Amino acid sequence: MAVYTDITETDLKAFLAEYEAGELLSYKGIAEGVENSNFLLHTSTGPLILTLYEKRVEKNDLPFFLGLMQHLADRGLSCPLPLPRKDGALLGELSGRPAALISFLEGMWLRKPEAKHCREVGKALAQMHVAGEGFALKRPNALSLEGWKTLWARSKDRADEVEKGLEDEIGGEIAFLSQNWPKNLPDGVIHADLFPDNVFFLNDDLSGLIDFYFACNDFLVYDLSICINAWCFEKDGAYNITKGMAMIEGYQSVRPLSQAEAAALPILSRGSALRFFLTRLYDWLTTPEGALVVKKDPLEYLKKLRFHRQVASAAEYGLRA
Ligand SMILES: Nc1ncnc2c1ncn2[C@@H]1O[C@H](COP(=O)(O)OP(=O)(O)O)[C@@H](O)[C@H]1O
Ligand SMILES: N[C@@H](CCOP(=O)(O)O)C(=O)O
Repeated sequence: MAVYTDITETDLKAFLAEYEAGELLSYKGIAEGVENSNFLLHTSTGPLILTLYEKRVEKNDLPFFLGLMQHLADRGLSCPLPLPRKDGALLGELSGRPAALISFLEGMWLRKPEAKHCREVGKALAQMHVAGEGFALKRPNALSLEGWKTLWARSKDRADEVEKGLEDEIGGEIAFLSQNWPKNLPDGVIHADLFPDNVFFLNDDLSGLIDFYFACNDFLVYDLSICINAWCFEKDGAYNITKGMAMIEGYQSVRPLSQAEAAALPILSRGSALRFFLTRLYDWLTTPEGALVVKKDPLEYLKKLRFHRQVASAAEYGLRA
C-alpha cells in the first residue's frame, strides 16, 4: 500500500477549507501505487483524489505535471484534472508534503489485458502525444541515460545479491546503450509510465489515463517501447506478438511511425526495460522491511531486457511493413 505520509482529519479539513470542495464525509488511504501517497476522499460535492507527493517527485516539477493534465484535458484527452484552490493555486501543503486535489476518474485498471485492450492503449498513447503538442513547459527525462547511471551507481555494489553476475551484465548494458542511443527522433511530451495500473477501462472501453508524474520530453517512440514492455509480455516472461501487433497498430492508427522510429524500437525497448529494472532494483535494495508499499520485482525487467537484446527488428514486436 502506498501511503508514506499519514494525515489527520484536522489537518485534512484545514487543507480542504482552501478549496470549494464541499464538506468532508470520509477519507481512506489507497492501497495501490508505489510513488506517492494517495487518498480517496468523499465530500458533499463527490469523490476526489488527494495526492501527497513523495520521494521521486521534485516540487519544482509539479507545475509541469499539473499543467500537463490541464493541457491534455483541454484537448479532449480523458485524464484527471487538478482542482484549483480558492486563491487559484493548484498546489497546497499537507503533513509537510506538497499536495493536490485531483478529480476522480471512473474506471478500473485491467488485471488481465487482452490484445483488444492493447490496441486501445496504443491509440490513447498516440492521442496523448498529439494532444501534448504546444504544451509550453519542458521537462527533460530524469530517468534516461544519465539518470540510469546515477541509479546504477547507487545499486551496483549490491546488485549481485539479487542475481549473481548482474554487476557485470548491467554495467555492460549501460555502456552499450550510452554508445548506441538514438539521436534526432521525433520528440514531445511522453507519459513515461503508462502501465496497466495507469489506464482505466469501463468494460472494454478505455476511460482515461492517470499518473502523469514521470511525464517529460523525450522521443515519442520511446513511450511506445515502455508500453510494449508493460503490456505485451505474459506472466511467464514470453512476448505476446498478437498484443504487440495490436498495440503498434492502435498507435499508428493515430500517429504513423517514421522508418527511423521503427528501426529504433528494439534499442529503445532495451533502454526502457533497463529503466524499470533500475528503479525496481534500487527500491528493492533500499525500501525498509515493513514499509507500506508492495515492492516490484526487478528480475521481471531483467528477463525483458534479455529478450530485447536478441531482437533484430521491429517486425519481431509485431510491426507490419
Ligand atoms: N484521478 C483518479 N481517479 C480515480 N482513482 C485514482 C486517481 N488517481 C489515482 N487513483 C487511484 O490511486 C491508485 C494509485 O495512483 P497512482 O497515481 O498510480 O499512484 P502512484 O503515483 O503512487 O503510483 C490508482 O491505482 C487508482 O486506484
Ligand atoms: N510502473 C513502475 C512503477 C511506478 O508505479 P506506478 O504505480 O506509479 O505506476 C514499475 O512497474 O516499475
